[in-house]
Amino acid sequence: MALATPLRHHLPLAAAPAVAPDPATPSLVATRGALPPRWARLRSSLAASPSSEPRPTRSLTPPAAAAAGGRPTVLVTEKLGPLGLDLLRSFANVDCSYELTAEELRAKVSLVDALVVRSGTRVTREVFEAARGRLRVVGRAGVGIDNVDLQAATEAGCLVVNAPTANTVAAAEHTIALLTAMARNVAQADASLKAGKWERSKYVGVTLVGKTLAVMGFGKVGSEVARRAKGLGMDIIAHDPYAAVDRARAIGVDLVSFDEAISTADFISLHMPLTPSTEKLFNDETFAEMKEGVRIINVARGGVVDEEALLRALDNGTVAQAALDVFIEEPPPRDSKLVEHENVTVTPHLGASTTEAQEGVSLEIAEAVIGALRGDLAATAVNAPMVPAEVLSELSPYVVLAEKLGRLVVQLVSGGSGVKVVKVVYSSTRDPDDLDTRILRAMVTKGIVEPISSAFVNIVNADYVAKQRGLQIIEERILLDGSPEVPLDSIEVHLANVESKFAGALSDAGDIKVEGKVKDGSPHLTLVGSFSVDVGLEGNLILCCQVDQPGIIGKVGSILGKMNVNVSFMSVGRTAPGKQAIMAIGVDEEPEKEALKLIGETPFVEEFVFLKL
Ligand SMILES: NC(=O)C1=CN([C@@H]2O[C@H](COP(=O)(O)OP(=O)(O)OC[C@H]3O[C@@H](n4cnc5c(N)ncnc54)[C@H](O)[C@@H]3O)[C@@H](O)[C@H]2O)C=CC1
Ligand SMILES: O=C(O)C(=O)COP(=O)(O)O
Repeated sequence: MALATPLRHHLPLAAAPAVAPDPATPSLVATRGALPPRWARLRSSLAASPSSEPRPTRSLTPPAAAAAGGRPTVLVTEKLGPLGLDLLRSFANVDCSYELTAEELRAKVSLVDALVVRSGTRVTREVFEAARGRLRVVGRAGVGIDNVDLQAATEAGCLVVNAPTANTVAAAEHTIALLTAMARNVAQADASLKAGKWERSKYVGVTLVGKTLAVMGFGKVGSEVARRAKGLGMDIIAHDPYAAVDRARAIGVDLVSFDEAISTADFISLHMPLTPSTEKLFNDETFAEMKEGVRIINVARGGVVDEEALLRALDNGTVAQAALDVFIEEPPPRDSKLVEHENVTVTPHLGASTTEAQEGVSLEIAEAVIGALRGDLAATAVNAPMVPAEVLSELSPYVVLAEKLGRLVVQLVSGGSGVKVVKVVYSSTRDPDDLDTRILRAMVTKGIVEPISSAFVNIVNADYVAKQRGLQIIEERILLDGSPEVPLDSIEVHLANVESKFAGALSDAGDIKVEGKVKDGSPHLTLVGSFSVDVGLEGNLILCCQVDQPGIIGKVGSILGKMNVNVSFMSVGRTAPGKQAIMAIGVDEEPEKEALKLIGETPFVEEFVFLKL
């Protein structure tokens, strides 16, 4: 999957692919140059463009920065390539503070809108708590996000984005470097010669040609390692429960079971993420299944290996050699027996550390962070549901409508009746499978929750917030006849089992019910209870319920006029002439109490309510 065009989709509550990009994307050919063309173009445009101010956004933008109308602040806690830093600086104030203690990080994080880290910064729950709601984006300048507490980020409504593609080749090349160096004892022989020795027979190596390499984790890095190792004349097998057989076959790799991979390989290279299910996957039991004298390379994460078990396997000869770039604790303890082991080659987490990869990563993450701060689509978000760019763009006006309906409906609830069940009904000519409503559901939740709490809701945390508050959101579809050109005809929001402060908003079923449509790109309220109205959802709204009588509209209008309140829309809906009617009046300003009192005292006005949209 290609990255979304950078900084393009300016939409609130950017949603993003949670799926990993196609591991096959970075091919040998495509990545041979210094920078992919997209980033090269960006580099030249960066040189030419002056600072760009952040565009205002509705939702994902950090409230603090948006409220101040100023530039957001980005804290960078580990060394980032200069191009990415320049790009960040063109948009935000950038604070580069390296080697912060956990305490220093907690102190700084409440002053920033985004945080950019590599693998050396632990972004824990305490960090999100210390941010006190300001931190909106964490950018991981690299692939592995095991150093970020994703659950805590999600609960805080903080989007986490990574840079999943730019260091793939660097990691694969480093794996090959370790594989060949280990097979020929390069590091040990180098140290020996530098110590004044000439030990030719001690450092006899093993050949790679004809040997079997098991690639454990056939994702982006794993598949690039496989391609390269084939060029060294090795036979490649791979294990990855989620990889497509076709993709493996296309590069001449057999996907096999875990047991087959580890029991038949001469070399085993690890390329899976560290997750609860991969933690210590390589342990006493699995080492015992391996061929005597197997060689292991780990450029993934230290935590996928039980390091003590590896040490035992090295000591008893099951594992002849290991080459490790990553460790459970980084840096490892000074007296680490693994690091000191004669048959172990180590590097200090250098997999991604090439000039080219770091340039690419810095730009990839800067684009993602800026996009996320603007509320744009974040193609590399790891804790938000995926809504493709074109879907977001099409749903954009309905996103606004959904939030306004949520905001409106909750203000119709009378105090004390807790909102528990929300039904959202989408009427559409589209097949339900062609209508992704997750962002709409999130926005209804936002509209309902934000006016009645201090929670900040966005697509990242909407479902979590709803669950926390015991709010059940039920979605229903009404399939309409017609051509499916527009995604939706209307959205209804119903609140069940609540009392309303405005009886006119109750449907026949006794729910509070509002319905809205998008007209000429703008959200309109089209139904309140069982009354049809048509009023633009902007500014503020007065709903009046009256007995249908000549002159009432004029009376209410003149009260507002006298009080200098500008009426933007007015619409009347009635069940039948002379019966109950609802007047919906859009007003720019909030009327003073006196005006509202006078409206309430107007003869035949039975009830009214003032709503902020
Ligand atoms: N040492 C370094 O500097 C670097 C390390 N890495 C690490 O390398 C690893 C791989 O990175 P990418 O290839 O970019 O990620 P990726 O997401 O493209 O690939 C990971 C693959 O592992 C597979 N996988 C998940 N669970 C598995 C299991 N139990 N057994 C076998 N396969 C499993 C997934 O299906 C996926 O195909 C990550 O842990 C990443 O953090 C990546 C870049 C640099
Ligand atoms: O991208 C990854 O997963 C890496 O491990 C690279 O880590 P780094 O950014 O070099 O600290």
